[in-house]
Amino acid sequence: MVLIDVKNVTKKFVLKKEKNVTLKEKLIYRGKEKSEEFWALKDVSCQIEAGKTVGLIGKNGSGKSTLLKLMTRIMYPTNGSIKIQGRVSSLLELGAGFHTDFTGMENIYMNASILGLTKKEIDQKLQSIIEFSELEEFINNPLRSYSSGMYMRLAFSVAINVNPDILLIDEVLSVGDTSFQKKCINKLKELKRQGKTIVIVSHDNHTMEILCDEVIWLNKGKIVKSGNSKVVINEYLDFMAEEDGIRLNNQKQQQNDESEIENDEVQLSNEEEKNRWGNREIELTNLKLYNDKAQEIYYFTSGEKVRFKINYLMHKNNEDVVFGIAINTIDGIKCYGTNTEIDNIKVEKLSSKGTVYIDIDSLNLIEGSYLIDIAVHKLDGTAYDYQVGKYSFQVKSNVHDVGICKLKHEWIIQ
Ligand SMILES: Nc1ncnc2c1ncn2[C@@H]1O[C@H](COP(=O)(O)OP(=O)(O)OP(=O)(O)O)[C@@H](O)[C@H]1O
Repeated sequence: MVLIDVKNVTKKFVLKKEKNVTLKEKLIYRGKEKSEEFWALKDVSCQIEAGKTVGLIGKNGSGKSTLLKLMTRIMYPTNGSIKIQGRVSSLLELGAGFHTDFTGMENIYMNASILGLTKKEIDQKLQSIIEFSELEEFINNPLRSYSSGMYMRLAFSVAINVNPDILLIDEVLSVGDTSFQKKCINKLKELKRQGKTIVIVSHDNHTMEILCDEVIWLNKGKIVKSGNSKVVINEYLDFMAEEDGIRLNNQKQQQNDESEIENDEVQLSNEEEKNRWGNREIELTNLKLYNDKAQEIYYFTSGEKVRFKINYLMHKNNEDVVFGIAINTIDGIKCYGTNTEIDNIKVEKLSSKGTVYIDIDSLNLIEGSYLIDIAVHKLDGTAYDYQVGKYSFQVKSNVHDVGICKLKHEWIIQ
């Protein structure tokens, strides 16, 4: 049975531009305030069946919250229709349906009655609402003294305890500590088992995959794809990784253009200076990444072949030379580092200008963004040129394993 039927829904917002400030403008534009139309949803149709948990995913501003708010009926579509069957409980952005001057207890009564409960019903549920929220000590304090995490505990606790047929939840699970987040996710799983219908907006793709039977991917107000959560989330992640990669490519191209203009004399900003040191007798002038088709690229599929190409200039002849490279996560965890000395490669008779290649057969990293350190130094470690985290690349993968690298493995279950 379909509980939520969204048919050809569009939602237009009118954005008021800056007011006419001068008397002349006021006279000229009288009655015609400057405004711009914005279509947050464009011809969206979907059906949500009873007992299903459905996730709305998409980039910031893609229309997820707008669609959820329309389902809650706190706003209405510009065109199209939304039919809902059953009692709805919603947990939208923090603050909706709560008043900061009232205590936690008073807010429970206020919010639960907005969600359709009588005073008697609330009295019966009061203890379980307070217990789940773990706010016993603070329940008689005004809400304005609550942290955003405490606020969320209370709101979540009310929303799940009003016995709804349909539960609509906007990105709120990320607020609060991890143990409470886990508790919320377990509660949602329990409600799911009880046959409740849940629509949830979140940027946490892992949680969405665990919780949702189906996922709807929105982009620029339109549905790109909907269906099996794993399939749709994978496609969405591919799309995001590609977009990030293209952005990195463009940034890199811009850096290349700028460094060509600056020629060999590099002027370093303070920030760059912190991440680069050495006497520059040998200077690393550039790093480029290539795939196995010799295309310059900064996003890879996990396991793909990659070539790092470092250009150097030798300003002063040196025989004592080690080239090195390291890959780090954006949190600064070293995934891998090596140098020519570790690999027993003797660097002999360098030209005044040349290239060093490092070929990695299989880039066994998990999905994410990575920063690269490159270095040239003496055997004793004295730096000619050491550059930390100036270059980056992106890895995408259909497998959402965790950690910092992929270990080849197989499972044997007996
Ligand atoms: N009340 C409003 N007035 C004007 N524009 C709005 C309003 N609400 C939303 N929008 C715009 O509509 C678009 C979609 O917003 P929405 O909040 O639905 O996106 P979202 O996918 O939930 O994004 P996020 O992941 O950042 O929460 C955005 O460009 C937003 O600025």
